[in-house]
Amino acid sequence: MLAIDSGNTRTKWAVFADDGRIQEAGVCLNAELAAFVIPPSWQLCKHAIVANVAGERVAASMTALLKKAGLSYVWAKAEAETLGLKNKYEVPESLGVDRWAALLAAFKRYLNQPACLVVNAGTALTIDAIYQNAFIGGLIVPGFSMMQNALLQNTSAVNPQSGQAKTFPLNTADASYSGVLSAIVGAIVMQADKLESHCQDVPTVVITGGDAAMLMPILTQVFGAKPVLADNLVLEGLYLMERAKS
Ligand SMILES: Nc1ncnc2c1ncn2[C@@H]1O[C@H](COP(=O)(O)OP(=O)(O)O)[C@@H](O)[C@H]1O
Ligand SMILES: CC(C)(COP(=O)(O)O)[C@@H](O)C(=O)NCCC(=O)O
Ligand SMILES: [K+]
Repeated sequence: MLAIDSGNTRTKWAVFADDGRIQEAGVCLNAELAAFVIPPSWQLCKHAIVANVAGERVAASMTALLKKAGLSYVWAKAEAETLGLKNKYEVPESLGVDRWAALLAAFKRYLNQPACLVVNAGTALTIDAIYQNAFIGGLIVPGFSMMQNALLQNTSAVNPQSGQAKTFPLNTADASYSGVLSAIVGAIVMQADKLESHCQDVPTVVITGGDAAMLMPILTQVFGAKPVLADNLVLEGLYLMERAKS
């Protein structure tokens, strides 16, 4: 089965074997989808599940690619409950399906844990909480690049691109880079603390998305319990969603 996760920056895909293992995975910038060459492994699949949160243009590109590959496909949607996980969003279907898929994969991975915080560090960065078999709510924060670009585009003297993380930065680049990092890590740590006091237990923190690897070192420093880096969490969740139906 082919799972596709089209976020607002990049489209990630993975071919799953019948036992649920990923046989091949790839990523393509949405801006380069028109030039995407269909991998031979896609031809081994019969069916695809697609999560698109990037709007109509990307949906059209995906439709064209899947038709060219001769694959049947279904658009993944968040639901009120899937595989035993309840979705407490006021309008369950309005939850980003990439968020829902990552929550499902984390829920399955950490079924025996009391609480889990799922961080998806993408174009936007989401921080979602699982407690007592339910998604109980989450934050949407501007992603790392989005925050850096906001500084760049809205100030004349700030260029955070080449900065480094410093405790007390002493130059403009380090000051803005460290500022963006602290804003993001601060939101994650605060939400983990809130979840911990809400459930009187230390939550498992799992992080995925294009910026996850970059955030891991500082998150490992600030969290007692080492956070888990799970690169393909959304794709794993999409596989679970589709397999649950068959
Ligand atoms: N090769 C890359 N191209 C674009 N963004 C990248 C790349 N590598 C890491 N990133 C970072 O990952 C973020 C996008 O992560 P991703 O999970 O693909 O986002 P989305 O799911 O929203 O498309 C970007 O904001 C950027 O900071
Ligand atoms: C929050 C998101 C923009 C994150 O998308 P991404 O950064 O992965 O492109 C996406 O999950 C989305 O469009 N959600 C719909 C609104 C919501 O979840 O409330
Ligand atoms: K994403």
